[in-house]
Amino acid sequence: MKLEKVALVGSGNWGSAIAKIIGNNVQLYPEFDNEVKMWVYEEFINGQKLTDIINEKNENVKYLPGIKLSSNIKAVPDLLETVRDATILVFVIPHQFVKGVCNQLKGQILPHAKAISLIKGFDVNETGICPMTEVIAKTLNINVSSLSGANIANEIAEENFSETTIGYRVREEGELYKRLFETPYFRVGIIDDVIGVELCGALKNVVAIAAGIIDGLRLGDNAKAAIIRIGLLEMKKFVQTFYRGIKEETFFESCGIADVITTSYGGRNRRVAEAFVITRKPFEHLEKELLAGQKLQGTLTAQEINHVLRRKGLENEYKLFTTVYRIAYQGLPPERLVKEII
Ligand SMILES: NC(=O)c1ccc[n+]([C@@H]2O[C@H](COP(=O)([O-])OP(=O)(O)OC[C@H]3O[C@@H](n4cnc5c(N)ncnc54)[C@H](O)[C@@H]3O)[C@@H](O)[C@H]2O)c1
Ligand SMILES: O=P(O)(O)OC[C@H](O)CO
Repeated sequence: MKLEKVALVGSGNWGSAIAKIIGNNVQLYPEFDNEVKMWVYEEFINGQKLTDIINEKNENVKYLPGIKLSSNIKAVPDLLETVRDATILVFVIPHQFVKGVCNQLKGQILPHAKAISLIKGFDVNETGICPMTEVIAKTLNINVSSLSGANIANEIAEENFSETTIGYRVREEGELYKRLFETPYFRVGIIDDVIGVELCGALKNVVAIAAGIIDGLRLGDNAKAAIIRIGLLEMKKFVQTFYRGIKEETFFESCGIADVITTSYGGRNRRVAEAFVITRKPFEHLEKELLAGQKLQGTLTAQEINHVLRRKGLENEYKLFTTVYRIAYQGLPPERLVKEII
């Protein structure tokens, strides 16, 4: 039997948590090769290469400290070496880096490789939005599935119970990925809606910024619930406006309502937005100050959404998305959030 060989493109907070799961699961199923290469965007920690530290300690001390990875996870600083012999590419990098990474991978992967994107974000162009699965699929000419859910990486790394959703086009691939990712504490649902799953994951980051603003303003839980409800409606309308064939059920999977809730209470976007209201420091300063190298996705996504809405004359139909953009980029006082969306 030809074995499936997995490569991880990314090793941040979520990338490392998922490496822990994949490292264990490839050893449980005979269809997978036991060695998993993980691409690390190289950096130095106290003069030592992060890749060397990960390989020596089996721990990503910068992005997921205190969590052991199995020794079959091999940190590799060379992107092309990471993917050269892989049949499954797991993309898990902040969305702003995907185009650059894919351009480097062009012509450098196995022709029969396939991919799954765990990324929460999208790109935009003159005509509208470009989901990450489409950027990857078009650049590399391969089939791409998506995985997204109510998944705060640190909680999953601690093996606390959670669920996730895989969006597939080819059912066998959905089932293969379920075996690769599922554990007793990380339950995987699969649905044939690649774009719906991934766009929910991208858009919820903007709702999380609004939720953090509500927290910073100390407006309480009822206000937060209202933001979650309004945000979910805007997410649904946005996805269904820009894409045909998105399933209604997708919004009730982990990638939909559950992710909006978790992100509005426990995520990095929420935390940084709350700090923004309290300190009034710019988001990019707070990202550096509070996230220790991890990346904030919600403000950038608000900007990308606004680019599309403005071009289409739809800003007024998405009041929450538009107001988050104006607060983050145009100096609108956060106190105006509620007034602008009612
Ligand atoms: N952290 C979570 O809880 C979580 C959960 C679910 C989904 N996600 C999503 O997964 C994706 C990856 O998030 P993460 O938490 O693993 O990353 P992260 O926020 O920890 O990001 C930092 C990563 O980006 C890398 N990086 C920095 N500059 C780079 C460059 N120029 N090119 C390539 N890589 C560079 C860093 O080396 C590091 O690995 C994001 O889309 C995020 O929204 C995150
Ligand atoms: O920490 P955040 O805000 O990037 O959110 C993390 C996950 O996406 C929550 O599901």
